[in-house]
Amino acid sequence: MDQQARRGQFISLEGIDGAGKSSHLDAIERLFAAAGREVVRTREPGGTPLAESLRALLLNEAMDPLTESLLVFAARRDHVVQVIQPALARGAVVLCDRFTDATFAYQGAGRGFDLAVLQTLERWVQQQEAGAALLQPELTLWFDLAPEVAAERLAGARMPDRFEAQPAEFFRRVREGYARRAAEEPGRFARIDADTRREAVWAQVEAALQERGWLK
Ligand SMILES: Nc1ncnc2c1ncn2[C@@H]1O[C@H](COP(=O)(O)OP(=O)(O)O)[C@@H](O)[C@H]1O
Ligand SMILES: Cc1cn([C@H]2C[C@H](O)[C@@H](COP(=O)(O)OP(=O)(O)O)O2)c(=O)[nH]c1=O
Repeated sequence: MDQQARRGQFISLEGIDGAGKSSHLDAIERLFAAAGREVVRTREPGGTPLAESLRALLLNEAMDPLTESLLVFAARRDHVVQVIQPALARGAVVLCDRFTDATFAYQGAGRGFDLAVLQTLERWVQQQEAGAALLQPELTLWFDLAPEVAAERLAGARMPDRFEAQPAEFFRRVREGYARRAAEEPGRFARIDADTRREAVWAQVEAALQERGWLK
């Protein structure tokens, strides 16, 4: 098997809270499993015991935007080193519920935190060796939905955490943050129109995966 065929695939799912991304993780995992692939399903913040501890703090404790950004990237560093890089090296599919685009969308666009600082942290955390490209997902499925619709879907569905309790205006900025990241890297992002019934959302997700030729 050549190097190219041995390399794993790194796929992230993104979108504002309530956009519907988690609803499709099982089906994506099944598709790859049916194609004979090892799937490592994980999430951010989280994915390791250390990062899951940081997640609990991030979702529940008040803190300033720099602290929030540092904790998000500290969790990410542990996750990258302990889980993501080893899985990709052995050829697995890494299916990650959120990655760094969420930081640019939530801490950057949502909180208004300095994007240059986030870019520096991104480089520290995701650069595998000097001069090498940053570790990024090969495909980011961006579930795009208006904040009002997402809020309606979440109402009554679960107890809001510190992010989900934010007003619609916050999520409008987060959505714009995702749109900017997608415009910067159109080849990496697949925009999924999430404002439709589940089956139609799934059809778009499946098409984005088929297009990459990973399910043969
Ligand atoms: N296409 C859809 N139409 C209507 N409701 C949906 C759809 N997809 C998901 N939901 C519901 O919306 C809520 C949020 O979905 P979820 O997948 O948890 O979102 P996310 O992981 O993006 O926060 C859940 O109650 C889910 O059952
Ligand atoms: C990865 C990441 C998540 N978040 C936020 C977005 C979400 O509101 C929250 C947790 O994400 P998520 O796992 O989607 O929440 P849930 O399990 O409730 O659907 O963390 C950031 O603010 N910055 C980040 O870098």
